[in-house]
Amino acid sequence: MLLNKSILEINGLSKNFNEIEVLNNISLSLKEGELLFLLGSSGCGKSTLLRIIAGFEQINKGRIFLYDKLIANEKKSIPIQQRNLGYVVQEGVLFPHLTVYRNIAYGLGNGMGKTKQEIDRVQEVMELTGISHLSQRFPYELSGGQQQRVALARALAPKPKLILLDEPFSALDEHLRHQIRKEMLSALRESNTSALFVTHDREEALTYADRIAIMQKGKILQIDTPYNLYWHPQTRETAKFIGTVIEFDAVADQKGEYIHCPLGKILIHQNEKYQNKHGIVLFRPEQFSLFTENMENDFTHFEATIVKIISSGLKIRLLLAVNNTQFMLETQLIPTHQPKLKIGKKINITLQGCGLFYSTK
Ligand SMILES: Nc1ncnc2c1ncn2[C@@H]1O[C@H](COP(=O)(O)OP(=O)(O)OP(=O)(O)O)[C@@H](O)[C@H]1O
Repeated sequence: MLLNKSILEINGLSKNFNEIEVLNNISLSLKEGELLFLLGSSGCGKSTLLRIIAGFEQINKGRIFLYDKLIANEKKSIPIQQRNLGYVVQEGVLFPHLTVYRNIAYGLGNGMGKTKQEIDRVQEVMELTGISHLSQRFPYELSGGQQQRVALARALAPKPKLILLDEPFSALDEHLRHQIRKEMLSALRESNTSALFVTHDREEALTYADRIAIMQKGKILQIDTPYNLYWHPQTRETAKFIGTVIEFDAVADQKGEYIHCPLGKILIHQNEKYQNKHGIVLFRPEQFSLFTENMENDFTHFEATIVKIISSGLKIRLLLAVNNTQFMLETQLIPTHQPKLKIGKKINITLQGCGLFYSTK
């Protein structure tokens, strides 16, 4: 995949509705073939940002470039039909009186899909999205999942370089959602189409995105790869938003290299600004291994007492105590651990890797 040419460039975008600012100084860029996910809780402005890029809303400040061309600023906004991008929303919104074939052909030429080139293109996107057998059906004869595939095929047909997807799978049941999501994303990859994908499902974003923009209250907190957001979040807020954390009060040493916390002395990503600072250290659950016997030197080891055991399905949550501090750890239960789980029992725990330290004073 080539990730060099910029398809979409947004600089300093702000948007107000009735004097209330819903987007504040948004800047981002999207490269050719890239899948960028906008992840944020309800009402943070994700759909508004997509609607602005699609051309349904004007902006109050900033500039948007699509394929190197200025398409919107505070004074101008080029019409939707001149933007050459695809837009797929939660519920496909197909034309009810047209067949699947005609729905897909709608954005090509005069919309009838009669030229050889158009026939070939419609067939190509139907194959890509797995709906060739449905071409003569009407939307009311399709399931929700099939309608979403048609919506994607229709968006892809004119070969836009960018597709905007606003929670396109959220109306589907879970099994179908997984399957269609996988197929749709591979169709996008195969056609090297860039996509801006709105979701509030962090697992979805972490699993499928090339990069994720985390949005909160109209602002972008951080844009990065799933790996960097999870393991190197810039703020404590982002760390907690993107995944589960286990946190402790901590004090950094005089070099800003280690912290002291109830689990012991632990390495952090060294930073001079942390020298002797008080703060909070965060760990991810995956860094902990329970019931360890091999004490490898480069890991941190400690002993914790089981205070409470909460089972749910295949997972188990343990409330653990160490040095007068309690914390909750969720883990996958394997058969050899089962007999060792007793309240009051002491267990060996190993901690791998660095802590994420955020100074508070
Ligand atoms: N046309 C409008 N007029 C006034 N306020 C609006 C309008 N459209 C959206 N808003 C407000 O802008 C804010 C952002 O809405 P938006 O739909 O973009 O959020 P979202 O992150 O997509 O949420 P969700 O995940 O629930 O869809 C909300 O407070 C919403 O009420």
